[in-house]
Amino acid sequence: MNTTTSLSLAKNTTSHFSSPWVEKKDKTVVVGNHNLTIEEVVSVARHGVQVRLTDNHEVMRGVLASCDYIQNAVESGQPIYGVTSGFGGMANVVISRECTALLQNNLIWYHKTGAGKRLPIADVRAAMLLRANSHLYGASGIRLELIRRMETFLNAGVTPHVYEFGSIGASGDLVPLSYITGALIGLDSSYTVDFNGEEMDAPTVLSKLSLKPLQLLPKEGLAMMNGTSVMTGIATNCLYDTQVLLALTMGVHALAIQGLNGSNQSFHPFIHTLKPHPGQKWAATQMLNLLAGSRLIREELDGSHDYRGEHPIQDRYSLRCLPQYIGPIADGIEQIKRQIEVEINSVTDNPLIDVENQASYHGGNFLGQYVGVGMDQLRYYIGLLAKHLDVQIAYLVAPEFNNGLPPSLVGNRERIVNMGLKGLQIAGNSIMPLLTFYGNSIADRFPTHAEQYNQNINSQGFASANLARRSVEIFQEYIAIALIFGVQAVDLRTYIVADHYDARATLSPATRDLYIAVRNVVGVPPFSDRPYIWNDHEQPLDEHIAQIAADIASGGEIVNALKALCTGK
Ligand SMILES: N[C@@H](Cc1ccc(C(F)(F)F)cc1)C(=O)O
Repeated sequence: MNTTTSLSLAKNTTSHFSSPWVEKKDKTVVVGNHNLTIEEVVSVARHGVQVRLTDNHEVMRGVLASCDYIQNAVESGQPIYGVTSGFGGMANVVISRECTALLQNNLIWYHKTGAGKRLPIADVRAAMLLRANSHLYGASGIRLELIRRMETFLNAGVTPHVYEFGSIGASGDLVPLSYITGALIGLDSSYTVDFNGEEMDAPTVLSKLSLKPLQLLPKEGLAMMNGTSVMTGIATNCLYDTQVLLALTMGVHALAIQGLNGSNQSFHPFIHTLKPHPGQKWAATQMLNLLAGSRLIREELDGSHDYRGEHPIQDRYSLRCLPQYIGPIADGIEQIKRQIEVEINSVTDNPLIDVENQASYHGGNFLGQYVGVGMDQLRYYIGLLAKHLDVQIAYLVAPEFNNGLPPSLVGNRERIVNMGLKGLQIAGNSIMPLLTFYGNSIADRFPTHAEQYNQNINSQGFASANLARRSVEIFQEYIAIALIFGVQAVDLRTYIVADHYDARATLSPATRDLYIAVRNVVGVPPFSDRPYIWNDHEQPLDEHIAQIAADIASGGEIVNALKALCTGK
């Protein structure tokens, strides 16, 4: 797929951004055809969409054949890592045939070392889905019965408790996956789960599902635990959210540009075909679409420009260079998306079984470096987006620069004590540095001595993904603040242009929906005789921030306003 097309938010195009909006009533997601998408994972993880293992006979045959391979290897006493050998730095230990099953059970037990808070249910659900998908490649030597348990857990709403600390992302997520495995097989009542909101121990939940505790066979513990599925599950949810947040960021900028009476000239295609980075072109096209039909901007696509009194003849960089600034971020997020999609559809354990050639190979697909680096980059991009929004907010509140808006976007200037959005800007200023701080990398921190120098290079992918989740949550709060600025600014600009405060009459059609959605979510409909915020004491802004952030996090009205925009519906 051409990146420009895939990134385009332009109407009547197949948009990259038409996909981040998951249909909550999607039909069943089929696992095992090696083509899971980010949207499918999110729909299962967050919206309870049912899953079904593929009935493709080739796939089923592969799974069975890989189990046969392991059984034969054990019977003939072949030396295979983690099957007839000990683990990790102790892989020199020879395991007798009689101990091969015990080896697997024991593996689960000594990884019961998770710490900290429990992971969100959606992340663990994503992890189970990805683990099942990985096993259906038939290279892992794990029974269908065990893979089916993940399908059963997902469809019944059973989610093992998994903890936020424990994985260095080297052997993938050994510790987090051991909790999923312990619950699936009902190893002990100290493995606990969430069963549709109820806390329960694993053996009890198995009996409720009419399942018996399972004894692991050779390789099965390793096949379950040796992989990137938990970090990739978290990363998938984060990537999805960031795509939505990128689209929302563009929406906020479009409000800010209208509030500032900015020009649309800097988004002229002529400029961007002369520097045709896909992300840059996408951002410029997107901004043209978002601004088309607005009565609040300077319509200068014909190349006109005039001196405007004390104001510069062209806009400041945060407006004029928007495509050049956001372009690499959009391209970068798209690149991470592609990598996560590959990781989702990968076999991430070791050793891998080549059924066709009756061989097995020792390798390292469990190393989560794509996720570690990808999530480092995702957080970095979020920080850059936040920095740009912070600049735009500063531009909006400063009467020296804002082309005639009141200082701090005060509504009623006759009430002399009104100070407008000062407190809100300060709140935003307290959040933005956190986001750039979260943009620091963790993949480059290195306990090189890990696990007897065996896992002496590691990705920190799990930590990186957990940080990304936090970064996404914080950015949702920040965008909520930025949206309040955007809405107030366009109301005040409308008064200058049209002598009333109802921006529905002046905004571009594309941003009108976003504007209305925000007003609905905070419960303050547009009025012609006053802007969103008139007197300081008339609205609790903290509640508004919380309402907008919650709507964004749950993919509500505000996110849907952009969906309509992006799909041209
Ligand atoms: N990823 C490793 C598997 C592994 C590595 C280490 C350990 C333990 F228990 F020693 F920590 C378990 C499993 C490998 O396949 O090479």
